[in-house]
Amino acid sequence: MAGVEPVPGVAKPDPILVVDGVRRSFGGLTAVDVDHLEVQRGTITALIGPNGAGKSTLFNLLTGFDRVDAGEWHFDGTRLNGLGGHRVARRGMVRTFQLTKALTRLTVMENMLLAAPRQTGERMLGAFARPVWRAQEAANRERAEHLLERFKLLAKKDEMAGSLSGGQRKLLEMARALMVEPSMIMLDEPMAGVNPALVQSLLEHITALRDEGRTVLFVEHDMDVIMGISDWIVVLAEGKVIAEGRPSDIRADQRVIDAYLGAGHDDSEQEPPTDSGGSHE
Ligand SMILES: Nc1ncnc2c1ncn2[C@@H]1O[C@H](COP(=O)(O)OP(=O)(O)OP(=O)(O)O)[C@@H](O)[C@H]1O
Repeated sequence: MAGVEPVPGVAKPDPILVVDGVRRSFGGLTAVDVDHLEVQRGTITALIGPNGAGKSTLFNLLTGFDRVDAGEWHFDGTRLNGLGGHRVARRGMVRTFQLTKALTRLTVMENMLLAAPRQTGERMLGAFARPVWRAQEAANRERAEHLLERFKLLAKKDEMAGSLSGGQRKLLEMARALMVEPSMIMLDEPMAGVNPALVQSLLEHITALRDEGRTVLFVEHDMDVIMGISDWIVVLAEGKVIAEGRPSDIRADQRVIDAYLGAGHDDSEQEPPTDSGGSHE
């Protein structure tokens, strides 16, 4: 990212995701209004902003879980408008979801297998297709075991996902997402509800995703986490990108300080609110 100017909408040398004019309103409220945004391939990019800034809505739009009112976006050169979540994931962009109630009643391994790519034999379960299908299932199971081992969940594979701790659930969410071998992974508040003892391990997993060549885009409130692992930070406020840059740029950006803390804020005071209760930038 050397030489990239820290200004909203700036072009990146090798963007994997390019967003243009993406807008979404709910009634009279404009939740997302992004003129132009590029995410550089192979980086950890944080998407931050105050509550209600539009971060989750933007995630939902880009990954096919909500519909834009206007605009378009390209992933690795392919226009993604109108594609549902499964199709977006098959193209290599996948997001994590908090484990829903239904998923907590399945075992850890069942969760992994449900996240596997659709089986090609699934729709034609004739005797002829069955061996192919079985081979795919075996391959999925093997991949799931490798991932569970990597995320230190293999010993839990037959336990209900609902019995996992907050941090282990976050690890399972990441492991599930990797079942489709994504080139880009989008993490929704990966540190929320995580015991401080597990935070370091989660950070290492996120860094490892980048180091193996994947692009990571994550929404997070914890400023220590954001400043510590991000290569680039994008700041949303009232649906718009109001700033982007390296952690050092963002820390010093008056618009960011204003967006988080409001007018009339005394500089000697607090930092942005977080979930962690720790000290912040
Ligand atoms: N389905 C919906 N129907 C109506 N309003 C919505 C809907 N989803 C989001 N909004 C509104 O859109 C705005 C953006 O919400 P969004 O959840 O995207 O913000 P956020 O930045 O993710 O916030 P937080 O950090 O609190 O999760 C908010 O004002 C929210 O109330």
